[in-house]
Amino acid sequence: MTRSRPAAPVLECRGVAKSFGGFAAANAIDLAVSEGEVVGVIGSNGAGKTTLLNIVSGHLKPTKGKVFFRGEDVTGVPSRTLARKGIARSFQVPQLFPTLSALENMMLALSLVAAPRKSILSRFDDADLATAARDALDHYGIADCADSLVSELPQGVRKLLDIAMATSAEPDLVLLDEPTSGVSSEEKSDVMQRLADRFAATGTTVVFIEHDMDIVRRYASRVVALTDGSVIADGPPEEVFAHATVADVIVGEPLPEGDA
Ligand SMILES: Nc1ncnc2c1ncn2[C@@H]1O[C@H](COP(=O)(O)OP(=O)(O)OP(=O)(O)O)[C@@H](O)[C@H]1O
Repeated sequence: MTRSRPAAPVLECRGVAKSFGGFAAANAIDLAVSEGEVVGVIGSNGAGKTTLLNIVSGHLKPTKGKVFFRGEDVTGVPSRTLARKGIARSFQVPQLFPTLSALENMMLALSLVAAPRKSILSRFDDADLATAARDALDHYGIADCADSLVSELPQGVRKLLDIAMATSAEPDLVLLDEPTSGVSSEEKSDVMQRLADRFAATGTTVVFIEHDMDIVRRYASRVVALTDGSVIADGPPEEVFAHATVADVIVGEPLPEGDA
């Protein structure tokens, strides 16, 4: 009888470390993320959350350790190559063209996936591309904003548009750096609910950094807590939030400016 081997985790970090000069921003991080998990990464300012995401997304090379994507060693592989392999990432500040409409932004993102070398000017005449872009906006519940200029959109819609664009290649693993930062408290839940619905529908594995602990409690299936570049707790939200240092140092601290 042949036995199938268990599937490799979607993401695995083994002993990942990153130093800037003599300063250790990430320290011997071990992390394995399975298919379909939604992992919230929490930690105080400067704990190493973005450094970890940058290493996984190929924006930074680790000083030590290895990163595996579906069992393949991708340590130090550049972000563009990782994007083609199925890892997408959004940044804290949306990467959008403010003088174009939401639809035009989405068309650009989709056309770069479909035909990276095609002229930019020819993209806007493509009816199929416009239809696909409208559908993509609809997946995140923002199709009614298609014709608005990005500069006129509320921050929550900008965040959703940015993530819709970052995920236009239908990645297996999505890394989100503070998907609700700068979003008003009224808009936050709506933004996260739309993201959660979309990623549940596609079965996408998600790792997101978040300072708002209510959002983490509601939307993460698992929480990883970092302090001084090291993982101090990793598990179901209720367990991690019960950890003494997490409760004192991370949950106890106020939200950064603009995130309240
Ligand atoms: N390129 C760099 N050069 C030098 N130090 C850096 C660099 N990038 C990050 N650091 C330092 O590494 C530490 C971790 O930074 P990182 O951005 O990963 O923290 P974070 O947990 O994401 O914080 P925040 O919640 O404020 O975004 C910080 O002390 C930061 O100043």
